[in-house]
Amino acid sequence: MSEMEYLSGFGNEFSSEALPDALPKGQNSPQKCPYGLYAEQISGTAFTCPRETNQRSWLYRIHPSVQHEPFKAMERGNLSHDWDEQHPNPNQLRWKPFDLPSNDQEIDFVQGLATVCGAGSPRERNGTAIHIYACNKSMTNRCFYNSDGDFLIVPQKGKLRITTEFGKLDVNPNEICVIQHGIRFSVAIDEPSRGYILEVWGVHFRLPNLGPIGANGLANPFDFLSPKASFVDETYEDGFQVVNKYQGHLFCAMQDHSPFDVVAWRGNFVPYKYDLSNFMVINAVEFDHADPSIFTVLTAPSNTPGVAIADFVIFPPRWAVQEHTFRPPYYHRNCMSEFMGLISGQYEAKEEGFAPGGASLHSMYTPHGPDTQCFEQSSNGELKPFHIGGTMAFMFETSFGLALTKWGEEVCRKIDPKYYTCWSDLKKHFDPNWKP
Ligand SMILES: O=C(O)Cc1cc(O)ccc1O
Ligand SMILES: [Fe+2]
Repeated sequence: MSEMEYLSGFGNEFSSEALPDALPKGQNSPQKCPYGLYAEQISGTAFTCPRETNQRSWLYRIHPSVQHEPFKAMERGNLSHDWDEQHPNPNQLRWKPFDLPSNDQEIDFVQGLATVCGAGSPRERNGTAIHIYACNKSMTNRCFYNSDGDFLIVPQKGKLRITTEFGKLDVNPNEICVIQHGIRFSVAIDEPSRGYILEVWGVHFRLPNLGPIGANGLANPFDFLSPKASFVDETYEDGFQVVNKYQGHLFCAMQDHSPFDVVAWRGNFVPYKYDLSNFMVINAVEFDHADPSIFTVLTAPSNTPGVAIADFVIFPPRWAVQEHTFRPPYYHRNCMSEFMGLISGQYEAKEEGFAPGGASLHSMYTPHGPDTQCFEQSSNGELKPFHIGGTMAFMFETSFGLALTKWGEEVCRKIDPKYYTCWSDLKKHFDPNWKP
């Protein structure tokens, strides 16, 4: 898909018509809509939210969304928001790459959702969940929507061809997309596919403030791409399934038409994608290691200023140029929880053992930092300008204390019990007679 097929800009008021003049002129709810369409509003925030944060869109569609049979509970597979399944675990955790479905199974994006960890509650609209998806089948005559929160999807393997009510988004590895609560979408794939999902409850992702950086930098608003209206006008004799995640459980309702029957829409509540290679990297250019907040792509703020429900942070290709500096991440204990994944390449603090498609979790105040090999090499290596290339790691950083699910801690069988040994050989270098 060429870029021309998207609308560009973060948080814009967009208008998009798949047929000419399909949007009503000068009002949202005319007595009769153009082309005999139904008008339907989807709100992303409470009606009463201030203008700065208020989000809603108007959809002009062939059938209103309400036209479906009742929802029935369905199996939720490895999806869970039960944070008391396991005993709390403060250890440093690392997962080997999560499995793709085996060839004898057919698993689509929804069936392939598995929750690793999370905290809080969609009922109270406060919290977050981290999921893995792994699928080998496209969703056919089936869509999904999440009543609980927004999905930030990070493909690691395989392109996602996503059809939404607003139009189509192709999302490749090294791109991400956000599909907000309520929005119906369907995922088609070309190969067995895998990735990570950060779900947030009660808030939408925003661009971080830039402070002294100035008016430009980090993720530029113009690089966020939203779909253009396109619609399906079809009847399904065997029915079309609408799958809903509601309070952590799945439900299914049948209807006889496509949910992707929106001929035109306008508003500022709309899914988007972003290519991580467009990130304008800021870093320390003289000495010391800057905190990773300089790499924040999107933030989902809590009600406490400066504290996020969850941040999406990347570790993109960049030059390391600092002098008289230990350049990799410092050893640290963070009041936030850090879940990391690797899209491609290697992560500078852990060249061994942290593989693309795998993950790590360092919970609040759990000590971590560079492995022994990284420490020795970076404490002694020549400090020439060095390009950290061919890599894309990321972090979901949250102010919540995360609970592991049974799937994340046991069923997936990917936890590396030897992870802690990457620090076991750190030598004592202390010399009481050291002179400056
Ligand atoms: O732990 C990690 O690898 C992530 C991280 C990177 C960094 O550069 C500084 C702090 C931090 O938590
Ligand atoms: Fe860290």
